[in-house]
Amino acid sequence: MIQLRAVNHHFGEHHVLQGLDLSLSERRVAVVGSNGSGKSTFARLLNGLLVPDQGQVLVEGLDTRKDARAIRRKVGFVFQNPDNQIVLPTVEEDVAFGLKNLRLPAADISERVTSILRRYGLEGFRHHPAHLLSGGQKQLLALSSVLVMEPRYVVFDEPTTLLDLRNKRRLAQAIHDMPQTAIVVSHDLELLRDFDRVLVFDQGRIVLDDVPSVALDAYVRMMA
Ligand SMILES: Nc1ncnc2c1ncn2[C@@H]1O[C@H](COP(=O)(O)OP(=O)(O)OP(=O)(O)O)[C@@H](O)[C@H]1O
Repeated sequence: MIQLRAVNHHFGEHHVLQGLDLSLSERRVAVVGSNGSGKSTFARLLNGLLVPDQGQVLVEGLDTRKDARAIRRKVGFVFQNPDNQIVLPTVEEDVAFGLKNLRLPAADISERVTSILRRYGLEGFRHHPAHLLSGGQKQLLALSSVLVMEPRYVVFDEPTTLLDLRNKRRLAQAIHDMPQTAIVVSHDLELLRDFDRVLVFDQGRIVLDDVPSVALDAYVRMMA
């Protein structure tokens, strides 16, 4: 479970998140809201990329302020633009990077890399330069590099923005199929229809918190 307790955050004079108190335990949590409503800031709090000015963010009882390293291993993060996330020249090297840092035996690394590349249809690209992949393949590579570390939770910040319809569907399927808890910030409401819970942000507060059939429809009306 991820818990936020009395979380406030501001940048300069601007109060970006205000009074957030919530527990996230559902398998699929969606985060929607207008531009600038605080969604990305909220997402970045969940794995300690950002620490709140006030309040606490707890991941299975660990505080992001004190246990940043342990939390990064529990909570993976997939960014909007995979180019910001892909760090090494080939597909195989990129997926293996985090595992090598854990100093796992080479055979174990190779097995885990093979398995994840197969799952996301990238096994034929193992020795391919990562920067030559298509946008959709790059996003699946970024996801593979996160999931190979076996986090319990994965936070996605607008993961389908740069994808065409076919790749959006592939990523939606990948999110649907993955065993981990997913927390997904998105403006793509279709992606979120089968989620368990939707948080609607407005000016740094959660103004709706409900199942998609209620929250997404209310959000669409709110934005009309
Ligand atoms: N590092 C920063 N320094 C100063 N202000 C920031 C910083 N990051 C975000 N902000 C401001 O905080 C507010 C919330 O930004 P955030 O990115 O969380 O919104 P968002 O809901 O994700 O928006 P979008 O849908 O446009 O991505 C915005 O007004 C933004 O300009």
